[in-house]
Amino acid sequence: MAILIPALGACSFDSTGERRLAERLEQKLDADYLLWHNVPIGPKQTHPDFVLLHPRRGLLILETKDWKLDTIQRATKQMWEIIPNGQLKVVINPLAQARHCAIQVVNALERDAQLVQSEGAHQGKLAFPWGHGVVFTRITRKQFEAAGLGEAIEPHYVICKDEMEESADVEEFQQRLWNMFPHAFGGAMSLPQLDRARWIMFPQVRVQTQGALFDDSDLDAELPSIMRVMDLQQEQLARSLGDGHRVIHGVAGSGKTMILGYRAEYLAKASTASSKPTLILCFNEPLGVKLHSVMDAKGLADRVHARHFHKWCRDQLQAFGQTLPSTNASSAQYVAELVDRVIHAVRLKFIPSGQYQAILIDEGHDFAPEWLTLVTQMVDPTTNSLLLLYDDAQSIFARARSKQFSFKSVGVQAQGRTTILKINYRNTKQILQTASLVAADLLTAEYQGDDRIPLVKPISCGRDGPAPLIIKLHNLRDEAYAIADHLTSAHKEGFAWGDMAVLCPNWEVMRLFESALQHRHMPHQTRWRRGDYTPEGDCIKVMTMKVSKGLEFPVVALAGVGHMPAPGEDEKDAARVFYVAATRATHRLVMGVGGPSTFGSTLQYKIDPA
Ligand SMILES: Nc1ncnc2c1ncn2[C@@H]1O[C@H](COP(=O)(O)OP(=O)(O)OP(=O)(O)O)[C@@H](O)[C@H]1O
Repeated sequence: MAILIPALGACSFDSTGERRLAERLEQKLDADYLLWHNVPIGPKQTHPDFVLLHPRRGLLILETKDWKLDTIQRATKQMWEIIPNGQLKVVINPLAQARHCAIQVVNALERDAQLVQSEGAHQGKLAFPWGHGVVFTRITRKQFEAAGLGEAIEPHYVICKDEMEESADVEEFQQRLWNMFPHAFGGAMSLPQLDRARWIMFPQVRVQTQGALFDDSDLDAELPSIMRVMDLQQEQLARSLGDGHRVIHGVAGSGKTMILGYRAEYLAKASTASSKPTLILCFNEPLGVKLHSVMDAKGLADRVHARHFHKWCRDQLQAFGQTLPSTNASSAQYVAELVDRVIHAVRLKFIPSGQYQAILIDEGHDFAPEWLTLVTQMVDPTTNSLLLLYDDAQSIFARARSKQFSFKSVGVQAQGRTTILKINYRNTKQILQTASLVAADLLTAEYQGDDRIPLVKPISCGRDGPAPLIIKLHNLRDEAYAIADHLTSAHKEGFAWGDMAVLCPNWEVMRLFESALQHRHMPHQTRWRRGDYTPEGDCIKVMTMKVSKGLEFPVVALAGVGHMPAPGEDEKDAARVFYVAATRATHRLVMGVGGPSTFGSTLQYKIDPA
């Protein structure tokens, strides 16, 4: 069965014939066929009905027409006169329409030296075959021939109604598609070539190389040497997210936030002046700031509101004239009170429910059950569009619930609408292995059903990098200076200060590292409290391990690992925090492991036994 993108249930078809064709293509083609329905493609972002890509067969663009024979009044090689609903219309020959789109795509692909023939008579031409064709979903071959339509379209470029029946022979059906290719040549496309072709054809699935969480899809930019795209599961998921509830369980660095960004942008672009806004919620304040700044940079901040949960609660109370909790309360009391007040005000309808066309929740694992119950009420019931991203291994703020918890109990209809992403793309193989050394016990359970919380073991995408560096000195102060020196070397090698983060288990360690960076005159920003973190600044970000959740940096230093877990701290909880922090590093990880605790000695023993 071919991979259809979006998934069949998420496609919107113009006619029943188009749906039938999608079903046939999906059923009758093998699993190595990629098939897109009605997605924007190429430099002009045209929407052909179907695009097929096969590693040996090549690229095929298909137009479908659901005209009956008597709809067509006159057909020439250039123009067709049709009467679709009583009104005469002149349209371009459908084969020319498909060809036009195919040529635009081929021209774009031929800009890439890795996709063209490097020598011979066809040097510079596409290295794999391409073709185009038309499917008449309501005209039989007999009718086509009897009406002389072959004068306007060469018959082998056409599939007719009777040739795409469910009973059609698989071989014959495939042969008809292959007949649409004028030439068959070349070897199989390699996987990197397939990815490059997808990168060029579909800017929406590009993965940003560094920095921002989401891609900016500049259509005219120079072609980069490395082209990273969503994998097929991510792309199919991202393009298939429709209305209703959806849960994605994904390991650290599996692209959950990237898919959320794709969805938010899609919704914002599809919205009209009268549409309700989309809301992105997360738990962690720095991630909220980062998500907001990405939406702002894309000019979408008025249509997509990105907030951390407690800020959103505060905004709601203020927007609807409710009183805020007293600032004399402790910070824990204050935030608990904030949430209670919003829940109460929604119950009494002082704050309206259904305010958003869609709600996308990052870090759902850190949302308390009553928060999820609250949030599900804030989605417009006509769309009921809720996306919940979840990774139980990173659940560091709301542990108490996991045993009894089910999505149903908080109003999230996840059954049959759950996807699992297992591949970690963020970290090098070496970094992921290191993170998993300490967190191994957290990552062993397997998926247990639709409505239960699975623990998913990450699979590395296989990217190689240097082994994490272990620094073990007599005291934390010396480790702080050694780590500062290491960051200075990384800077000399070309990493920007803004590419680096120092993540600490607590404020005491943070203070020590801050003073080491101050002494060394290294630009840095320490995140003590809300509002201190600004993603854009070109300086080393110093913060606790907990608040780094959801962020990523090319170079990460983990400070004070030799003091984790702290005396009296639950080892599993500390392991989760370590796992979250270690998986923030995209390229380099350095850890200070001196100290009496088990994590430091485990890491030292396993990574550097000498
Ligand atoms: N298919 C892919 N190919 C290459 N890189 C990818 C791919 N998918 C995601 N990435 C990259 O992996 C990194 C992690 O993605 P993202 O932040 O969306 O993951 P996440 O699941 O939200 O992680 P976490 O839960 O750990 O915060 C990002 O840098 C993203 O660009």
